[in-house]
Amino acid sequence: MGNKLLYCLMNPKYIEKVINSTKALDKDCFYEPFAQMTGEGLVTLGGAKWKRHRKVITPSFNQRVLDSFVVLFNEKGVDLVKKLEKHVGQRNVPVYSILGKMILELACQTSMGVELDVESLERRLDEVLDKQIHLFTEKTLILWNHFEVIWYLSGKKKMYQDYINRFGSIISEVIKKKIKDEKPNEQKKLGILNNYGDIPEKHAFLDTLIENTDLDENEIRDEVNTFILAATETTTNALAAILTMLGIYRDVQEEVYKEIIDVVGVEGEVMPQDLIRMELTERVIKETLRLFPAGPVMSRYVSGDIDIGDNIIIPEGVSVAVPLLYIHRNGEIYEDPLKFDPDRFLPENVAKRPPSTYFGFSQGPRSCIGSKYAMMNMKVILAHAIRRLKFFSEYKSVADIELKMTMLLRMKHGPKVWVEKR
Ligand code: HEM
Repeated sequence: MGNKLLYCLMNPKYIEKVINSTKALDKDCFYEPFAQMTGEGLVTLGGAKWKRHRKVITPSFNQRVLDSFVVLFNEKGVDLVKKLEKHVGQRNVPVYSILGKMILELACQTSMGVELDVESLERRLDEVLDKQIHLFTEKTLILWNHFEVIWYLSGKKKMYQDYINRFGSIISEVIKKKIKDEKPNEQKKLGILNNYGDIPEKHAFLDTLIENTDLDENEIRDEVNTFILAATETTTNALAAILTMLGIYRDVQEEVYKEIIDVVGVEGEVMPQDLIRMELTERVIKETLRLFPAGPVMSRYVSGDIDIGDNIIIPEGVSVAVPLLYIHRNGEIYEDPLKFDPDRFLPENVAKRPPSTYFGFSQGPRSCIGSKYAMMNMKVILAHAIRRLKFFSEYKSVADIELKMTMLLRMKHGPKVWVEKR
């Protein structure tokens, strides 16, 4: 790709060897534009630094911390229903924009513990992120943009840097507000959970990082940038795709509705202990991420020869790409691959497939650190949405949906969803 030698692995047997190898722990040059946006954060770091960060950040995602966020997830669920109700009777509800705003707000609350002036902040962040991601895609996918001189002369290098600086200053502004308002070491309590029994009070990742790690201020800032960027687009796109799938496959939607009523009830908040029982909802999420993974491809830098079997050696110094979308939609792995069928994720069916055939949250040591957070968040939001509203989509099947592939994956013409009250 570009002027770089890249091995694209299609066979799960080979992917398995690479994805779990200690010689493929580093991200390759295709992540550089993302690194420019986030600084030195978990998604793009490599080597010893990545290991250290992963080790110190992992406890920030422990179950108690995640359970403490359920109150916020519930608030967002209630809020989403109110916003969607305003669009009852209207075609093409702006689902990406409604969800994007909500997830960005949530990411800022859980990562930094600050309430935002979301209207103005979101507008500014949204514009900056959109332009940044567009330029990132041009830089990564277009051959000549890999030559720095061309990238520079086109004026896009400067433009890209400007957007990165604007993003950085918006985040710094939020962190400053946080330091001014919260003083984490003195005032750890960011919210009160009245009706959640013994669930701890919310504790933003930023606080946990400041108190419990030896990361310095710049490292913490870069990790906060990373959380916000890694959480926002992925969760927004996943939720939009789930609502679209449920809008097409109405029979599955009714089954999910029954599960929600059974587990959570017609009224009241979703409790952390409910989430484990939302088994069909979890399969719906996994099946949607099979058809619409976070990104079409992920890749690694190979830091030493890797023997992948069958007398094939991947040599040191090249990149390896794993085409997630191709694997997930491969008819030899998933029968009738474009059929939306959550039963594919029943344990007995998962056991029949080779391990490296599903990458919803990736696999191996560099899998998604936010997977549990994302799963809990999406289940709570869906419980509120499906309990109050019925979703419909103009699409008739998965095959109808054109994809827009950048570093991430979206539906080219949006979800085409409309809603009715139950
Ligand atoms: C539906 C939502 C999400 C999906 C589908 C998703 C998917 C993924 C995937 C596929 C990767 C591997 C990327 C690669 O290797 O190129 C990844 C990595 C990562 N994700 Fe997520 N993600 C989601 C939500 C989140 C959230 C909510 C957070 C943070 C709160 C997060 C933080 C990260 C981080 C930090 C990494 C890099 C981990 C490392 O390399 O050590 N993600 N995610």
